[in-house]
Amino acid sequence: MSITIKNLNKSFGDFHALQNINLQVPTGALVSLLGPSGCGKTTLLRIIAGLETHNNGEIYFGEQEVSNKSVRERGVGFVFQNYALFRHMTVFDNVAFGLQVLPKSQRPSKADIAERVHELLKMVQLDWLSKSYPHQLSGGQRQRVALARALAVKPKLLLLDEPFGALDAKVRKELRQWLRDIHHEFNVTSLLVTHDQEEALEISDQIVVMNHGKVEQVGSGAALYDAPDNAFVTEFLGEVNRFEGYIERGDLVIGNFRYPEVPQQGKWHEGTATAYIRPHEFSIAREAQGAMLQAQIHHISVLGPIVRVSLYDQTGQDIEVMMPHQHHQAHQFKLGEQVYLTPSHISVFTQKDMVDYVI
Ligand SMILES: Nc1ncnc2c1ncn2[C@@H]1O[C@H](COP(=O)(O)OP(=O)(O)OP(=O)(O)O)[C@@H](O)[C@H]1O
Repeated sequence: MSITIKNLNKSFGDFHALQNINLQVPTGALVSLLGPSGCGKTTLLRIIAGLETHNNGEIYFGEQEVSNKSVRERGVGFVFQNYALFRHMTVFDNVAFGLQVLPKSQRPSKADIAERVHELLKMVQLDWLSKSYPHQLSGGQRQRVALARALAVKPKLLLLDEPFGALDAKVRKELRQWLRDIHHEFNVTSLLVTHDQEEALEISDQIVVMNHGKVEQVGSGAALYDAPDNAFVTEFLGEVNRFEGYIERGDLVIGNFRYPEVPQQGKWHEGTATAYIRPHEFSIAREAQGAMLQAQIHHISVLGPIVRVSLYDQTGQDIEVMMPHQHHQAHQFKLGEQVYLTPSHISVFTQKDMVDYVI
């Protein structure tokens, strides 16, 4: 079932927490809400769930407007970071709970509930712990039980708020992949709140980047990374080198370097401009020809197949470059060496618009 949000606003007193949100989550998609702390992710999720009211705007599940429907009527499954399991109930009873409290007319028989709970527990690989109590489980196991509990009532929508936030990095990574598999097996539509870029990039079909109560951009991880709409998305997603410059007579000017406008990319507006170059978009050479800038190497880290080189340019700005290990082996760059950097791609944002320049 799809989710559609139209012109949604939410204020807490004078504070405008969500500003004119428009969003479409297609049926069957796994979509992440990603953004810095306080940007409104949880508030939006809670409003969709029916746990929080909004001031104006519309929320549709499929074709149906649900703004006036209760949490129960919306029938979504939730998993929260600290969605405590019922402590006095076994794992089995926790998962069965949602089915046992259904109205009599909808409630499956005892045998059917037992079959469904065991099926779910097998899927989250915890059937062997069905008789345990929550305090006997690890954090990762508890979150898997919480997910099984949310899925027990066969929701069409699954809302997850930092479900793995409290777990250590290794367990988080395992559970991410596993969440992606479960999402597909259950054929649900999932909306996940996270502030972890890697998590969002790894498991989402689409990412909604939010900032200060607004949606900045929606797209696949690759689209957001390769073609960000604005400076915020560029800086928020992945590492990037930033240079201040200006547009003069159609050229981008950064320090002593000038790049001409590419006519098919549209007209650049005269005035100040910010240029962004990702670490892998710089190449390092010992020859000055065609280079954007000269810099001195101050650190080299070999990270398996990738080598990270940190440099200072002539203004003292720190610049990060990533290159394949083979390239480093072939050239044997040394600490303290002066080298030349040439970008393969620059994203340029002028005050009026965004232009994207490919060399
Ligand atoms: N009940 C409330 N009363 C007043 N302000 C609130 C309330 N709930 C949230 N806010 C404010 O609304 C803004 C958005 O909060 P929200 O929890 O949605 O952010 P978030 O993006 O989920 O942040 P985090 O990643 O830190 O959880 C914050 O500035 C927060 O202080």
